[in-house]
Amino acid sequence: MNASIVIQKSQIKPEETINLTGSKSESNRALIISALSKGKVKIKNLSSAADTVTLNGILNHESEHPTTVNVGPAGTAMRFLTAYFSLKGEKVEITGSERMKQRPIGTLVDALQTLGADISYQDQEGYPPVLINGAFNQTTSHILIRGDISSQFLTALLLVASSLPQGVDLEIMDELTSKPYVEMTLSMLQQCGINHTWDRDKIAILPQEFKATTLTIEPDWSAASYWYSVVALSENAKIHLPNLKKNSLQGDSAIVEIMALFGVETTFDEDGLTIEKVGHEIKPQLLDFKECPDLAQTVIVCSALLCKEFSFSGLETLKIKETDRIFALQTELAKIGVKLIETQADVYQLNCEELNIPQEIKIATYEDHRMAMAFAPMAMVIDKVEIEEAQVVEKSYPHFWDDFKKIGFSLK
Ligand SMILES: O=C(O)C1=C[C@@H](OP(=O)(O)O)[C@@H](O)[C@H](O)C1
Ligand SMILES: C=C(OP(=O)(O)O)C(=O)O
Repeated sequence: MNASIVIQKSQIKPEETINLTGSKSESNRALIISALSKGKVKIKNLSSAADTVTLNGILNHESEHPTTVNVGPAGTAMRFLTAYFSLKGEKVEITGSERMKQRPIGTLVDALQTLGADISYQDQEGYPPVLINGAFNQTTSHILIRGDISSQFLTALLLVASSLPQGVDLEIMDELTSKPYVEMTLSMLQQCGINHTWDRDKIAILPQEFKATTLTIEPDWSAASYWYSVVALSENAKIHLPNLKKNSLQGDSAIVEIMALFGVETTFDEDGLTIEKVGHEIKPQLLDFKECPDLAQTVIVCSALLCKEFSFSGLETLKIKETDRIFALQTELAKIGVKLIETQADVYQLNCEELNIPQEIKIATYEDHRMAMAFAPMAMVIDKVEIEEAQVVEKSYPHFWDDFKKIGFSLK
C-alpha cells in the first residue's frame, strides 16, 4: 500500500503524553549481541521499528541456515549481518531494497576480508548484495579503516570482535562520523561484559565471553525529535515523553540543546521528560550534525517554517542514507520558497527570503521515513498537508501517524 495521508491543520491538545517505541539503533545492536551471546543476553523493550522486526526475523525466526536474507531498507541490519554471517562462516547472500544496493559497504567488506572472511559481491563492487562464501579463518586483528563514510562499519566490526579468535583492533583514518553511535556500541558491549580500549584513533577488543544480563532499550530519541518540532511550531504546547533519560546512549538526545534555541524547554523527571514551548528569541547560528545526522531533517524543516536562517554543517553522509537527503530537502523546501544553499564545502545556509506558506501542499517522501516525519509538523502552519507514501514511517516509528492523531491532528 502506497497511500498518502492528508493532515488537516488542527488545534492540537495543550498537553499530551506520547509513548515512543524503543531505539532502533540500540535494539539492532542488542539483537546481534544477544545472538552472539547464545541467549545469555536478554532484551527488554525491543523497538517495533520495521528495521528491528526484520533483523529479529533473520536472526531468530527464519530458517536456521538461510541461503538468502533480505534486509529491505535497513542499513544497520545490512552492515551488522555482513559481519555476523562472516564470523559464522555460513554461506549466505545478504541483499536489500533497490536503494540498499546503492548504499556503500566496501569499507566493511574490505575490513572483514582482511580479518579473514570469504565475501564477494553479487553485482556492483562495493555495494550490496554480498555473498558470504563460507569459513572465517582469522589472519590478523589489525584493521585500518576509514571513519568518514559510516560509523555502522565500525559498529559491525566491534559487535563481532570479542567472538573472533584474535579479537579486533581498529585504527581509524579520517575523522569519525556519527561518533556517538560507536560510543553506544561500546557501552552496550560493556554492559554485557565485553571490555575495550579506546585511545585516540585506536579501538581494541580482545576475545571475551558475554556475561548473562538484560539490556533495556531506551525510547528512540530520533523519534522524539518530531515532537520537539511540533512543540517548537506551537504557541504553548506541552508534551510528555516517558522513559527518555538525561544521560542517554543515543547521540540524538542532542535535540534537547538544539531545540532550546527554538524556545523548547525540556524538563526531566523520574518518568522521562516534558517539553514545552517557552518562547525565547532564537538567534540563528551554525548547527553541526556530524554527531547526530538523523536530526538534520527535523531541525532544517522546523527552521524553514519558523523562517530562521540557520546554517548547517556535518551533512556529508546525508547523501548516502535512505535517499539523498540533501536533494530531497532542497526539492521539498522549494515548495514553500525556501532554499538550502551550499555556501562552502559542507556548509549549507537556509534562505527564507521567499518563504511562502501555501494553503495546501503535497510532500514527496523518497522512501525515507525521516522525510515523512520531518515534514509532518508543517501541519502546524499549513491548512492541508499531504504526505505521500506515508507508510514509510514504519522503518523506525510504525505508530507515528496514530500518535499524530492522538496529539489532536485530523488525518485522512
Ligand atoms: O549505528 C546506527 O545505529 C546508526 C548510525 C548512523 O549512521 P551512519 O554511521 O552511517 O551515519 C545513523 O544515521 C543511523 O540511522 C543509525
Ligand atoms: C540512516 C538511517 O538508518 P539506516 O542507515 O540504518 O538505514 C536512519 O534511520 O535515518
